[in-house]
Amino acid sequence: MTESKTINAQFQLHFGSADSDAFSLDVDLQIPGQGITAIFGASGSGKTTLLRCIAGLEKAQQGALSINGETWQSHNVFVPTYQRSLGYVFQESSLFPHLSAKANLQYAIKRAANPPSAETYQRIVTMLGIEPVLNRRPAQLSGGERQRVAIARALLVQPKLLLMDEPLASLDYKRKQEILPYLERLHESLDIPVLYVSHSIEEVTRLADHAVILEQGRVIAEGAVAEVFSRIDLPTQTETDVGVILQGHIRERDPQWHLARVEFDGGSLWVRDGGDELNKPVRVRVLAKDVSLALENHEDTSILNRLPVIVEEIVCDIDEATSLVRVRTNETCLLARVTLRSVAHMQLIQDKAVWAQIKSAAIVC
Ligand SMILES: Nc1ncnc2c1ncn2[C@@H]1O[C@H](COP(=O)(O)OP(=O)(O)OP(=O)(O)O)[C@@H](O)[C@H]1O
Repeated sequence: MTESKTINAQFQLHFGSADSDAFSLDVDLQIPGQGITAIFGASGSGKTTLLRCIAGLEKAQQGALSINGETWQSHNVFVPTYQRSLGYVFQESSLFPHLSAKANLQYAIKRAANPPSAETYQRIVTMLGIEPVLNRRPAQLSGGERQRVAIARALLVQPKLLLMDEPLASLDYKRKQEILPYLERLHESLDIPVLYVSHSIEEVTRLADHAVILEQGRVIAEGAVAEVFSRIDLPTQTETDVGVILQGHIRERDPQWHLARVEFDGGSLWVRDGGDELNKPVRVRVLAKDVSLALENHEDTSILNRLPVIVEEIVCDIDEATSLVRVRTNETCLLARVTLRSVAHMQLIQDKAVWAQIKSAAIVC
């Protein structure tokens, strides 16, 4: 990571009196100054407080912050929020209700230190698909449209950093699905780093490149999304959707059975063909409940995907009858949810060679 493309953020902040056990944030982060970094963690872990420190809305007792080489905070510098080149999108859009969407955008542009050219304005409006609703007031927009206008407003000031605090949290499932492709497009076409707070594994796996996991104001994990979300020791794994993300490319398709072969480091998986072009990079989510383990390569099964793997780790699961087994093929990890009885019968131990049978896997983007 070069210094010019890095966000360095160190904050020590304590709410309440020094001797009380009120919340404290204590982070020291070096994250990529490009792409989308997800900030993930339980409610109250300090995600919003971290974003507020970065925005300068909260002044940490001790702090240092530089964004791609530009210092916003150090022992003797504290750039006020209005002088920080950043966009901030909140859970609920904060558009002025008495102004049309267009007037909201113009209001932001007038105050921008670096106003966009007409061409940039058009590009952002088109990218977010808001041209048809520009003359409406916020109350006449759907929740998803309002958020898209809010994102456009944040981008039009041409910030050096975009902060997004659960931008989709107030939307229902359908609206979320509607807006995610716009965010993906934003990811592909923008060169500004985005810090994206979310509780949703789906959003994070579709959008983010990098993830930071907070717990009680501390960073407990940080790294590439695929790596962080395949760790079983982290609270990112929840009861229903414990699993891993594989990054690969579509290499082949079988039109007769509507399947596509995704190749990743360590093997290939056949998944439902979503019509993506060949050689496109994709992410595939494999849930632990869809992976079983066998001692032999059973060819007489309906299970399409079988991979030779090595057992890495076996840990307790959510109930007393099952465990989570982490297996590896080359650099790729999978998680399998296996009953404790099977662990005993198969004599699963670390470094044992077994076969992973993957019942189903889905391309998430
Ligand atoms: N101004 C404040 N004064 C005192 N305590 C605060 C203040 N702001 C936040 N807190 C506390 O700091 C902790 C972290 O809050 P924060 O909003 O950063 O969490 P979060 O991870 O964003 O949570 P959520 O996912 O619920 O939005 C919480 O316990 C909160 O009550």
